[in-house]
Amino acid sequence: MKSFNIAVIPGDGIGPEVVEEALKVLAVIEEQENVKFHYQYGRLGGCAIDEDGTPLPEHTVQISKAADAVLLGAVGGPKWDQNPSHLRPEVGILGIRKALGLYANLRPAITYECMAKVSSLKEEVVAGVDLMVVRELTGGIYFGDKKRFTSEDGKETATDTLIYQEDEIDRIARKAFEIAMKRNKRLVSVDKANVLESSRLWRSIIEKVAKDYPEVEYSHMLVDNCAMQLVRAPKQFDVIVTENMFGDILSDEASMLTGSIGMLASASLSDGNFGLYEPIHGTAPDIAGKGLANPIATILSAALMLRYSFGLDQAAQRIEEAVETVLNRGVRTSDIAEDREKAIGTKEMTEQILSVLTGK
Ligand SMILES: NC(=O)C1=CN([C@@H]2O[C@H](COP(=O)(O)OP(=O)(O)OC[C@H]3O[C@@H](n4cnc5c(N)ncnc54)[C@H](O)[C@@H]3O)[C@@H](O)[C@H]2O)C=CC1
Ligand SMILES: CC(C)CC(=O)C(=O)O
Ligand SMILES: [Mg+2]
Repeated sequence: MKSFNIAVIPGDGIGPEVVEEALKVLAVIEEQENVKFHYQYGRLGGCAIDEDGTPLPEHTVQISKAADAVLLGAVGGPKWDQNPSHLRPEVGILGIRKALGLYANLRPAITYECMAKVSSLKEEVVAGVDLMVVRELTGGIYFGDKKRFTSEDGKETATDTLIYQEDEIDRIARKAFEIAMKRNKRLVSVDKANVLESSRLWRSIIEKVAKDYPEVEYSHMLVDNCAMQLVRAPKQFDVIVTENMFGDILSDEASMLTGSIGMLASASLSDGNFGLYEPIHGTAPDIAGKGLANPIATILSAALMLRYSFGLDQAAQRIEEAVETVLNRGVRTSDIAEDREKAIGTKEMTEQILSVLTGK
């Protein structure tokens, strides 16, 4: 029997609530595929600050490195917002991405047919959206030097450095072109090359890499225009490749094309099969502990894990189809409900998905 090691990092807020649901789905897949998943649990973010005195305990890095894949909830919350910068939960998530070399963050945004009317945008604008944001994940302004100081004229001052080296851009560009080759062979590279030197370097590397993928129709777009185009005419996009912060922002925006941020899964990859899988959303402090969170983003992240890290493509597809079937039946958590009175909770949504998956 094949077996896989999974590091499970529930995190904070709704993180543990949605990870618990994804694990229920994986338990069904174990039976159906005759495979075994071995779990090791680690702390990250706020809960790790409280328990271990650091947002990124060494134990969590070790179990993640030893695993075939990592399943993560989300980290952070108001409890730790006033902490000094090295003791913030977000240092944990950035640190683990860096420690595991996860430079490519894939964020697919697909609007299921029955969900087009749920989006805050017009149905005809979002129906049929199927795009992939490929976000550079271990470079850029989130990782550059940060400083806080009093300047010579006595003013409180802060700086964040946006730094990219050519090889960092080259590898994410190749990843994105490869993905475009397997999709509709259209790629838009998003930058701010009219202002930022780092974007001008980005653009020149994209141009070079594009020569190796002559079949891919590619173009450049400035990030402010892209933010607008995503809500004006999102179906023009197939693959979007962009740097870390732009990708973070644009993918939250893209999630609303699908109905809710609670729908968007992600895979963070390096060069091999190893990956970290997490919903794109955060810890949702406003609904944490209430049993209201939509578990679909995390369940679909587990499906991506089966596909990209374990090669269990059919199992991944069955999960995706089960999610779509449940949505087609009108089953809704409150974030995607047209009628909130009829919305169900986190666990009930999973039960519905499990029922389709098992046929029971
Ligand atoms: N990867 C990670 O660990 C991330 C962590 N965060 C952290 O999360 C905390 C909260 O950040 P926010 O800006 O509020 O973003 P958020 O994504 O946690 O929440 C934004 C809004 O979306 C809703 N929402 C998010 N996920 C949902 C789900 N599964 N079902 C239903 N509704 C959902 C929330 O209720 C909230 O109204 C912060 O500490 C932030 O740093 C934010 C993004 C990613
Ligand atoms: C919490 C941040 C560091 C990251 C983020 O918002 C994201 O990866 O989506
Ligand atoms: Mg984000």
